[in-house]
Amino acid sequence: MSEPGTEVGGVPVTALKRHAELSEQVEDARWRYYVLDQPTVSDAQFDEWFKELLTLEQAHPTLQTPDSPTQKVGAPVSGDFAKVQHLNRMESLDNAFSADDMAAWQARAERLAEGDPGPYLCELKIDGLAIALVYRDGKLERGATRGDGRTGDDVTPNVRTIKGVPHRLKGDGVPSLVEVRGEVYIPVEDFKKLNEQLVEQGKQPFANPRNSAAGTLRQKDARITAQRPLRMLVHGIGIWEGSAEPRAQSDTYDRLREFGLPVSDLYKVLPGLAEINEFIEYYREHRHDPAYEIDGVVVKVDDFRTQRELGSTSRAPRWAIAYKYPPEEVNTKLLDIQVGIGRTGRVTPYAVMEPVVVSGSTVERATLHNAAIVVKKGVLIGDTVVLRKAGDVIPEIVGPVTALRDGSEREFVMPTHCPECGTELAYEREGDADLRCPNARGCPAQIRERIYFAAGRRALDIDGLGYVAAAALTQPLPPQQPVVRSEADLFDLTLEQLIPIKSVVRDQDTGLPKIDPKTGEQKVVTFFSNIDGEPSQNALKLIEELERAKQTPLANVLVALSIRHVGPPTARDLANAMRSIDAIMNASEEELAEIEGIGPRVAATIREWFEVDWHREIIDRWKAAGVRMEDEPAPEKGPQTLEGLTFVVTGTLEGYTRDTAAEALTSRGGKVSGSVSKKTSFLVAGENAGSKYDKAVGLGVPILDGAGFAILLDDGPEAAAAAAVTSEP
Ligand SMILES: NC(=O)c1ccc[n+]([C@@H]2O[C@H](COP(=O)([O-])OP(=O)(O)OC[C@H]3O[C@@H](n4cnc5c(N)ncnc54)[C@H](O)[C@@H]3O)[C@@H](O)[C@H]2O)c1
Ligand SMILES: [Zn+2]
Repeated sequence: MSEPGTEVGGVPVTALKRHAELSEQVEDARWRYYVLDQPTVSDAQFDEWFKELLTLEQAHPTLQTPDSPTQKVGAPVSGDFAKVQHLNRMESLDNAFSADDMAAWQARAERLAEGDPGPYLCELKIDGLAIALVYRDGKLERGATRGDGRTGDDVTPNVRTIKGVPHRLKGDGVPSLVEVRGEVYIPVEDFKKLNEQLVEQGKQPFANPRNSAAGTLRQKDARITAQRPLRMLVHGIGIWEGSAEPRAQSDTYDRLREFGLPVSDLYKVLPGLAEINEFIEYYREHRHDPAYEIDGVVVKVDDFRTQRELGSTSRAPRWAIAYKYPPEEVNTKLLDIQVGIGRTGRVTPYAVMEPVVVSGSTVERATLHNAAIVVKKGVLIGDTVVLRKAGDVIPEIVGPVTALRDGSEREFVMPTHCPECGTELAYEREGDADLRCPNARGCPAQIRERIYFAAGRRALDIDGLGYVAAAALTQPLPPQQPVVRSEADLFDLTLEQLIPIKSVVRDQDTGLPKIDPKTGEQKVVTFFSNIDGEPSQNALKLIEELERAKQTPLANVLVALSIRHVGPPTARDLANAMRSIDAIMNASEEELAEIEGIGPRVAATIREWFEVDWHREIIDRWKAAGVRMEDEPAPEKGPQTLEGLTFVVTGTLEGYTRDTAAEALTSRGGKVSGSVSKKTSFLVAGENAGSKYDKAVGLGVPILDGAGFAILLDDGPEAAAAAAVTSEP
């Protein structure tokens, strides 16, 4: 029992209060979303409020009055456009968020229909806005938004500008009156371009594609609408008169497509729950395949008679359900924009945000790439921004929520000097998008990144040298001096040097110091010693691993040097051909360019790298410290008896597979090709040789059987030629 005075009509006052508060928030959000086209909260937030309202009303059914937001669709129209009475009420959709929700929906439909209501039409839930088009005698008469479901905005002049919406229906059986419903949207790529254009023109960008479509469709000047990339896809009908009516949802789509209306190809008619769930899971994985944004899947009972039997609640049909995927967009505050310096000196601005959870992980940083992109996105420091994280894709700021600006926001200014070393920033080449810090040798941030990279798995593979250690070695807290001022110092490190180091922890993606959310301060660590000032496991491990790393193969050492264009594959080619760092240092540019996989451009950058004094110092110091900078000599090659000859192998050769036969040829200097041509020196043909044999005969290419192949390998091409079959064409 509750205390007296804590209940009104059997409902606890706290529940009443919460219900009133949520109702107001939902109504306000709807008004901003549907009428102003400027939502200030994310869909995720809205859905949460709405779900809480539904839960409250389930617990206390008296709260569910006709004017509760749960009983209404959309928002009343604004008065900016002429009003339109819909020929038939436009509804919303109930939501499902799990397989259980889907099963419950299906079970209820089955109970109400007194039997299996399937099959079901499954399609994508396009994140746009609903439209109703009326065609009378095949002519487009008007287009209207959903509004509150009964009355919508008349946006006919705008609808006429949408690409793909026919002004006149074609084909047989066009009804005398039909109301076609669908979704208006802007494809994702077009949305991005549109936002860039708006910012360029000094106008405010849209927060997301749905918003841009809504704002564009409800433009008062249809000439502006006409210039924007609106599209439409059909998803239902409101009324159909004067010709044979379709009998099912899928039937309707076939007919509307014939009339020339835009119908999606991405729907399926499926027999039951198992297949529906498969469809839902498929598009969870392929959510971004379509050109437009989707926020879920809509499942509809296909048969119209069953749809009518099931009917509707006050706001949504019982014969359909929207399965919603987890939100990929949330709103958060852009606290600052800071720049990070990368391994090659590249300057990257990063958004520093209030931490928020999106797509299952907490995000507080997002790259803004370069100064031009910051401008293009139109975000100001202090803005509430839309942050998007799609699955494993890196988080991205979509745009600002301009409706929430209060004038305190400020523009980001790209620094002119490196925040880490003070050197003036510059473009390497004219027309580059990225500014760089040119101080490759002395910039502590660049050294930190190179050291961290050099310790990576594909380079020196030093387990004890992760990001925290790299920062500690290169950027200790002042007044401590770095123990690693260049890669050259790396292998001379001693335990005594490591122990006293204090440093801040940095974020690996951005290189910026991490902030402790509790204190608001940078996090300081002594990574290489414990409380008693003795070397920590980290320190012991690092020294041990450095010793081991002295035996690293040459290719990995080359990767560790951060020579531009010399990644692991190129380093392997270089090491295979040259075998030692000295050979590479002494090779001319021409000699390097001749190595397979290198080429002139890479040869030039390698040469340039070795011309630099402090680069050569790295080599000298590493050598002196005992780093083995050469590989074993290549295995002795046998005599190259087949040099300059090209072979094709076909059919089955006794004692060989196709691969070992090819290996036998290449190890003697021969080349193996897949097809016979006039340039083929010999065709090696085993049992069951096919068309290649015929082709060789046609071209007069000498053919060796198993015995001839043995002669070739043992005695060389001249002896084999004598044993070959050659048929003149
Ligand atoms: N951010 C905000 O402030 C805010 C405010 C209000 C609403 N919203 C968003 O809108 C949703 C509620 O809006 P709603 O009432 O329009 O419901 P809804 O978007 O959940 O579902 C109904 C709508 O889906 C659309 N739709 C897309 N593809 C469809 C298809 N294949 N078949 C049928 N319909 C399809 C139709 O336009 C239909 O009207 C919320 O869940 C939220 O995501 C956000
Ligand atoms: Zn710098």
